[in-house]
Amino acid sequence: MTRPRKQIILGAYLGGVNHQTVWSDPAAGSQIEFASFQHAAQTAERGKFDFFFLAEGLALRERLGQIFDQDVIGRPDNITVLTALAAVTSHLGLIATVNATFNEPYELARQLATVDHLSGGRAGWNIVTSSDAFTGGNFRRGGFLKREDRYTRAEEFLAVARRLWDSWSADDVLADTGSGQFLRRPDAGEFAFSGKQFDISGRFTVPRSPQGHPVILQAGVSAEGREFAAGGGPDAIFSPFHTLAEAQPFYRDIQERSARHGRPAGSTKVLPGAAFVLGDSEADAVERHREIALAQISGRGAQILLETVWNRDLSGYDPDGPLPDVDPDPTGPLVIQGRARIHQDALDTVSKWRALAASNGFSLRQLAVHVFGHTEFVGTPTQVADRLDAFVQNDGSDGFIIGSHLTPTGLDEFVDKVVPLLQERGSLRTDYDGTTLRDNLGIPAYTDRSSLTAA
Ligand SMILES: Cc1cc2nc3c(=O)[nH]c(=O)nc-3n(C[C@H](O)[C@H](O)[C@H](O)COP(=O)(O)O)c2cc1C
Repeated sequence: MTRPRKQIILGAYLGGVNHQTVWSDPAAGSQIEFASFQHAAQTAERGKFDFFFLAEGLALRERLGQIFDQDVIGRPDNITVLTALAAVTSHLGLIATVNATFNEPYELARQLATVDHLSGGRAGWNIVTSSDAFTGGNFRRGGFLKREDRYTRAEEFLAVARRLWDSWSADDVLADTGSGQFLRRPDAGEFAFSGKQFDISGRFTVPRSPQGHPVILQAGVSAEGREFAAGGGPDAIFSPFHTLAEAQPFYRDIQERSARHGRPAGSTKVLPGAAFVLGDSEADAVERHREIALAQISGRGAQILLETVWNRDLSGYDPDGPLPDVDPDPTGPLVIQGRARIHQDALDTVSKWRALAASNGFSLRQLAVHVFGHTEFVGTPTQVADRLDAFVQNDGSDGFIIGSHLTPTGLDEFVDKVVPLLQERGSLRTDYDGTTLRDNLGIPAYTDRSSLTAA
């Protein structure tokens, strides 16, 4: 029996100023003005994307104690931006990356429930767990979490948020003008939670929102991160694996873990970040990609990206020369502060990179472009549509979170040229299925109400 064609989930990602975007392009707009967010979100909605997605940086990155202008994350607050976007979109999901280490559940659960109300059921939360002391300094004196506790806190944070969202039932607001009764029960919103991280009780002030629980994503790919994603908490995992060779084993692993936790097949969606470059011919696209990649990652930018793993000052190494001949220094004081570390084992990562550079003849800068430049989908619109579709149909993922090097208009050509081809082959919707983000993603309402009775 042949398997039905998987429907591709699409999220749109709008980056700030970093090695994935080209702020110096004459066509580039602001990474902070509302008009940029509005343009990108409305373009995504025109392409029937499932959601709009914002990453989060809670500290300006530093190199040896100085902010470096090659990588400036300075951005407005996600929840506030998505709230404003709710007013200028009608079907698009709105997913905010928000850290579970530096926030408090009552505050965030209120904000997310509010976005869900204001958008008519389109809110989502991407949980991240960066826990470094450098970022923590912005939040509380000396306050940060030990790395090994980041998922313990995230799990408890999500459990508390779910309890808060469940403290109101959908029918609690009666508003019966005949009897004069507004609330159905006097204890609406009442909650109590006592755990290692949080010990709170009181009343939640936001009545149940259209989705009940916003859609939950998780970004983090360690064994603990995968367990957290598959173990029933999140609905999807945002993955960094954008080549099929890396993505398929990751996808299998998430599905196996999810099954071990008793979740129905396919209930933990896997969504890698992806970027594209289009051309009239393949050669044209390859040349355009080459130019964009060099604008995204300058020689200095390449040194800095590699410093995040080497943890050494690499400014003396020629970007167009071979990889640094020194070993990384994983235990020394940090050269780069404030960047999420997704390559935990520096020695192992560098030895893999050396092999990659040797077999491809990569210079330092070419290796940085290969490893940190996320553009795997380069070709004519037909080739890009073919490859995206094959990636999903061959279980590399359930879809993509698509970004472009150009803020905010980069997505336009994808929506104009690639989306119709994916729709033609039946892999992408031609209209929204429902009104909430859950409806469109096919994620059933969250129904575990055991938190109401648990101590
Ligand atoms: C694809 C991906 C995207 C991420 N995006 C962010 C982000 O926007 N903000 C942030 O603070 N951390 C981000 N992180 C960092 C993670 O939350 C986490 O701190 C890091 O991956 C370490 O967790 P792990 O050991 O489970 O991978 C991201 C991680 C991944 C893999």
